[in-house]
Amino acid sequence: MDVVWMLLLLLLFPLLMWTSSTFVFYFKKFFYVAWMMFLAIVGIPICLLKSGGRDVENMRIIRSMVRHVKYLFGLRIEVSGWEHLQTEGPYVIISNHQSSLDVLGMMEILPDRCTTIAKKELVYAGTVGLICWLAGIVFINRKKTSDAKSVMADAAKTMLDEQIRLWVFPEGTRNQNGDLLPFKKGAFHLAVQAQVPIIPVVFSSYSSFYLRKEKQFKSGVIRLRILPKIETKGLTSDEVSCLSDQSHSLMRTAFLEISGLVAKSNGPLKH
Ligand SMILES: CCCCCCCCCCCCCC(=O)SCCNC(=O)CCNC(=O)[C@H](O)C(C)(C)COP(=O)(O)OP(=O)(O)OC[C@H]1O[C@@H](n2cnc3c(N)ncnc32)[C@H](O)[C@@H]1OP(=O)(O)O
Ligand SMILES: CCCCCCCC/C=C\CCCCCCCC(=O)OC[C@@H](O)COP(=O)(O)O
Repeated sequence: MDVVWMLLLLLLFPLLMWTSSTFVFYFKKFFYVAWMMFLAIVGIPICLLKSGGRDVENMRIIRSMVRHVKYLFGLRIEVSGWEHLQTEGPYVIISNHQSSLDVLGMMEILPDRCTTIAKKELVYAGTVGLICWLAGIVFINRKKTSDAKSVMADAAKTMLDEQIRLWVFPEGTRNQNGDLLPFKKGAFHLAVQAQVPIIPVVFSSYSSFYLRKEKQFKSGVIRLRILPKIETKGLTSDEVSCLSDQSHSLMRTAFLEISGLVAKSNGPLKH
């Protein structure tokens, strides 16, 4: 009986993969999470052996382990503006955030000694949470602004003391609305407090291959554009809003351009 069920399942699987895009969506999502969990299981002991604990150098291990994942999902990543990452010392990278698939583009260009800021819930994501912690990811509680601010102020100091770069998603959450959300201020305070440059990175829209609401996940191309750095030397907290608006406008223009979209209006985005 078991054999009959097995055969039926084996026949049903390709049939569903062929006929149902919703099935493909859930299967690929499940496989993505499962594969990342598995990679983390392999990566954790390597991190522990190499650096003995929590260390930003472990990001190199994650980077090299994650780079093949794009091929499993038929994704091509086209990067432009590599020269803008040729900057010595610490800086803050800011990028738009559409999905957990952003990790693939992130690992494609992640510079050495660069870790990221993530919501604290990620630390509970099983083996992925543990490897994130080992790689020095800074966890913030988004529901408690004062806590998040003080963690980020500490991060500004650590960046300088330990020559670390930080990747922040200034939209503060995943967003697939075909545009950028208004930016939160943390990344800009961080850069101003540490007096380090900001390097904006823009991911093109995933809407041609990945649609969460419509349950679609096909093969496709991700265009990644690295923009010229924005200096913050001499800026104070009074200029943070202006810095945020300037970055938003540059990134929005690049986002629309590399996504083949046209701006609906040049005015400020509405919440
Ligand atoms: C093999 C396995 C692989 C594993 C994969 C590994 C890769 C994993 C990748 C993981 C990827 C995971 C990706 C993820 O998890 S993305 C989600 C987590 N990341 C973020 O949320 C980052 C962006 N968020 C912020 O920057 C927010 O600002 C925070 C959270 C800090 C506050 O939120 P809030 O909603 O409250 O925002 P607000 O910006 O309106 O600020 C309110 C006021 O506070 C002022 N203010 C703000 N900040 C500072 C500051 N630092 N010093 C002094 N003041 C500061 C600000 O000026 C404003 O005042 P005013 O101007 O109105 O007077
Ligand atoms: C004990 C088992 C728990 C299982 C949980 C599975 C966790 C996911 C595991 C693997 C996914 C691959 C690595 C992805 C890391 C990226 C995480 C991410 O993109 O977080 C979302 C966050 O930026 C914004 O969150 P919201 O949109 O505000 O919400």
